[in-house]
Amino acid sequence: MTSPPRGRFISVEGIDGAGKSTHLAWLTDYFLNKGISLIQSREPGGTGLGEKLRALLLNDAMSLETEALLMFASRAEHLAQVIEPALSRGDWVLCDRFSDATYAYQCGGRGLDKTKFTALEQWVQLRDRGLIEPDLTLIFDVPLEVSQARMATSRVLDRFESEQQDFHARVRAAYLERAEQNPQRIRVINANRSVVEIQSELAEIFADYE
Ligand SMILES: Nc1ncnc2c1ncn2[C@@H]1O[C@H](COP(=O)(O)OP(=O)(O)O)[C@@H](O)[C@H]1O
Ligand SMILES: Cc1cn([C@H]2C[C@H](O)[C@@H](COP(=O)(O)OP(=O)(O)O)O2)c(=O)[nH]c1=O
Repeated sequence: MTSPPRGRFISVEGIDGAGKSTHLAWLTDYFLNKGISLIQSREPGGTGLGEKLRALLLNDAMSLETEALLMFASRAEHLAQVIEPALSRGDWVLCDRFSDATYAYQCGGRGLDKTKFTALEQWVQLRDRGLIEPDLTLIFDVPLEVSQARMATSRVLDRFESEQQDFHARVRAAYLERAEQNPQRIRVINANRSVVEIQSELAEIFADYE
């Protein structure tokens, strides 16, 4: 019996308050309406163990090394239990953050040595055919003052969201740097527009996907 074609792996990123959750909900409906068999998941999290790690990561103080290791521990479990089985079945995976977030937050925001990031990425994501990475990553990008204003009206802030402005500025810069380094995989979406305008760009990007 031949195996089904591998599903597509799409991740969604951005600084806190950029509008990622808003667009994820819309994208999920959009793909399901196209008849695509899709799972939506998130990092840190996405498995029973990963969600426990998420609660620790978002609430408990810890060293930077521990934070990076737990992000990748959650990712290892997520890949093994959810992402790789789904893609092998031919399902698509729409993931709320993946390794680009570790690059942006832990390397960019907190100053984790990039060689340590690369070592963890290789350890957790390397397979016979190369690194498991999203086929496409969307980074929703907004100026800091916009994300801060959106966050102020929408939630109680977690350990990352309550960081200082300069932390978020470094996270944003690291996301943009990562996009420049990976132009074939990462698309930066100007999220400083109306939701409707952004949705119409998303519909254009995914018009040919089936
Ligand atoms: N393009 C936009 N224009 C105006 N408000 C927006 C836009 N995108 C999102 N918002 C609002 O900003 C707030 C934060 O959005 P959210 O999707 O939760 O961001 P994130 O998941 O990136 O932190 C919410 O109140 C949401 O309705
Ligand atoms: C996946 C990942 C997330 N994070 C952070 C970014 C976010 O602030 C937080 C996860 O929250 P987020 O995805 O923004 O969820 P919500 O929309 O519910 O607030 O974890 C990292 O620092 N490194 C990582 O590798």
